[in-house]
Amino acid sequence: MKDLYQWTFNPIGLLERGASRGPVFPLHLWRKAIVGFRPDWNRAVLSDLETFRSRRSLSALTPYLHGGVVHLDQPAHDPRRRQLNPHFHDRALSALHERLSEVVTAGLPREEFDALAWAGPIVRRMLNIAFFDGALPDQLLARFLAPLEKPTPGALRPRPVLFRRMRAAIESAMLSPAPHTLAATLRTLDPATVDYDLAEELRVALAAGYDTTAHTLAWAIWQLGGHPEWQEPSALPLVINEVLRLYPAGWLGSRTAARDTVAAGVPIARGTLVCYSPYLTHRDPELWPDPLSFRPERFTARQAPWTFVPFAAGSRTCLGMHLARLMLTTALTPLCQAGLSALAGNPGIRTSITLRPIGPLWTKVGVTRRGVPTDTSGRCPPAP
Ligand code: HEM
Repeated sequence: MKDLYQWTFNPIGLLERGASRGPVFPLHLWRKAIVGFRPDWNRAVLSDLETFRSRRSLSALTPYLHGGVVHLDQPAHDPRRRQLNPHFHDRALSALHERLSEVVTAGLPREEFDALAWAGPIVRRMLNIAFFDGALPDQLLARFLAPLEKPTPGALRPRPVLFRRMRAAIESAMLSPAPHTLAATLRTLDPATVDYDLAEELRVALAAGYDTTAHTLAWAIWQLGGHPEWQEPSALPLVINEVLRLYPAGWLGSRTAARDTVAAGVPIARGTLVCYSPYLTHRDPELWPDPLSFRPERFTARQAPWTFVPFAAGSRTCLGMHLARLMLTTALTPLCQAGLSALAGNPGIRTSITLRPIGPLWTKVGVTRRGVPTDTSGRCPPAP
């Protein structure tokens, strides 16, 4: 338990100190835990779903992620993903682009704005459009998602009444979903093979996709504002990758070892909480030269396997990866076209379930000023 205090108040500092001792290190929390971050560790932990199980991992601590495909283990996980995957694929999502653009155009910020405060509502509306063509009551959705933005234990507390209302709203929106929405395409799944709760699956997906995407968007706006040379819509895939490298929303993933095993040469006892950390992997100087610098051009080269894992990897890779990239590109394109400059704010890192900027992130849209004196490095300032 000796690490529990620091885990509560400065988990990133705890991880960084552990990483300075070696590529795999123990954490003394309320249960036995071990963290690794090198590619061989990521491969071992993320590709063996039989041994490294989601049940009883950290995501079970929050009702937001406790359910749907997130909490399925083998043998049920893979068939569920096989059903869901085609609906979340690039091609299936392309029909959403126009509607998502309309949402962004209608909500474009003017002059000076706080990128962090802007990103949440715009992602919320895009998710509502992508899943239900906007049929979910926005206020209810905002109330449902708000705890995900709060420091821990915000999203860990059960909220049965709110969750019941959310479920009822999802069920009602699914009755006659607009064409091309995720709700519509998922309803076409063969009822003979879908023996699971689709409303629950959609609720978990909405939660999994919200703060992850909103915080990535906020950081991307900030970095673009400090690097006008990258404000070119065609360069967005590189920029988004670099933002996901520096600020992986899923900063720590976990599994529980279902048996005694060995990963990357390290013995692991059954029941241990086994963690991988995209944050540590992406900032490891042995894997990424000058890791704290914002250099999107690094993504013009092919990355070594298991070194870039913002969406995890293997058969548990983020279900919403393509949707997230679509929302990010759709939101960032008009901002790049208009021109951004980062003004003032606090881009330091705060952790909750996901990584988020401390904020605010004051940004100006419409005029690109070069050489603004603002900290857009990926450096993590000391915890406040
Ligand atoms: C930038 C945005 C996002 C990031 C960085 C991100 C990151 C991740 C990561 C790291 C995981 C693996 C967690 C683990 O098992 O250890 C994951 C899983 C998942 N994500 Fe995302 N995510 C993002 C957006 C989305 C969106 C938009 C959706 C909406 C559909 C979504 C839905 C899910 C689901 C359902 C899973 C569980 C998959 C499974 O266990 O098979 N995510 N995400």
